[in-house]
Amino acid sequence: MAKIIDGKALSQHCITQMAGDVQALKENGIVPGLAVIIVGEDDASQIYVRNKHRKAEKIGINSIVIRLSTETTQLELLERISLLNHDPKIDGILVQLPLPSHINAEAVLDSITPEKDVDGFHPVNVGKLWSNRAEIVPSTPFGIMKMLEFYNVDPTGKNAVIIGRSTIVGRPMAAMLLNANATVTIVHSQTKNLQEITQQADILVVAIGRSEYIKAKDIKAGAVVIDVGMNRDINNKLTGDVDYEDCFDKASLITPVPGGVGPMTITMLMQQTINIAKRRALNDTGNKR
Ligand SMILES: NC(=O)C1=CN([C@@H]2O[C@H](COP(=O)(O)OP(=O)(O)OC[C@H]3O[C@@H](n4cnc5c(N)ncnc54)[C@H](OP(=O)(O)O)[C@@H]3O)[C@@H](O)[C@H]2O)C=CC1
Ligand SMILES: Nc1nc(=O)c2c([nH]1)NC[C@@H]1CN(c3ccc(C(=O)N[C@@H](CCC(=O)O)C(=O)O)cc3)C=[N+]21
Ligand SMILES: [Mg+2]
Repeated sequence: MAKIIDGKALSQHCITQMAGDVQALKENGIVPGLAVIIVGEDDASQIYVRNKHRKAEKIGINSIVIRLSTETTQLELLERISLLNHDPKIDGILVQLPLPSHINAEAVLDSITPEKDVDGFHPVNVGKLWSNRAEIVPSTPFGIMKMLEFYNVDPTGKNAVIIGRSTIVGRPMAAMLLNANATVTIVHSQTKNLQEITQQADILVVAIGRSEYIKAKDIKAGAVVIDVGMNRDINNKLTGDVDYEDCFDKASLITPVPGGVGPMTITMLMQQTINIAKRRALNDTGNKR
């Protein structure tokens, strides 16, 4: 149906284009390289990392996965990152979150050189995004912007409301929608009268982490509803933060879970790896491959 924002299909479309881009780069002797570091045995993280590796291979990106044990020290992790920072074959470095609690995630993320920070989590890249001069941005909100663009939703002048203020989704989403000329509101767990605000949203992005929390009564008729949530119910079924069935008739466009934001997240990670490789190829003087 025309109402559904099909992240899987759009992702496939982007992948076909990227594979062509990578082919062209390879003809110029450049192979985009992505390094993913995973510390520990977290099941969900293992699945994401496997999906990323598979998609990268499909596109022709040189993907390496570094698996480290839960006991890895922060110093050991910092040393691995330092090696990758200096490795001319690596364009993008991603440290899968969450990290074990004995490791300071901020210190680790800050140690990735901003030029290779494919997640866009480094303070330099966060600052550039908020200054509307972004180079590398977080993949999840970037994928959402691509979805809006592909489905002809122009944020200009629209009321965009984001539920959730995390550094990986809510905050960068707000910056991107602001840069795209929306009127932006972020709401969170301390917000009073949350429903009154969400009911005004022309574009509603939901990133809370609570299964099927947003119902039809919470949204405006005709709203574009983007569901970032990934929750497992008691039967291990994947659910979003939006009650899809309940909201379907009232929304003008809506993303499903699975098959919505998730596939685009991984796809945009690949897109940014390619973009970094292109940029580095242009600037390559000292840092020879
Ligand atoms: N599909 C994808 O690509 C991705 C999916 N996800 C999924 O998206 C969801 C959110 O992830 P993430 O941003 O990392 O989550 P966090 O847990 O970091 O942040 C959740 C945010 O939601 C707010 N919140 C929690 N409960 C409520 C409530 N009842 N009303 C209003 N706000 C509330 C919190 O408020 P406060 O700040 O006050 O605590 C917080 O800002 C998760 O389900 C996650 O699995 C995440 C990343 C990528
Ligand atoms: N450094 C870092 N960067 C991240 O971008 C990052 C991270 N850590 N930690 C965890 C979150 C979560 N995340 C997802 C990626 C893909 C799907 C995805 O592929 N979802 C599919 C299928 C999911 C399934 O079937 O299990 C879908 O929604 O259709 C979901 C979520 C990236 N994250
Ligand atoms: Mg999280």
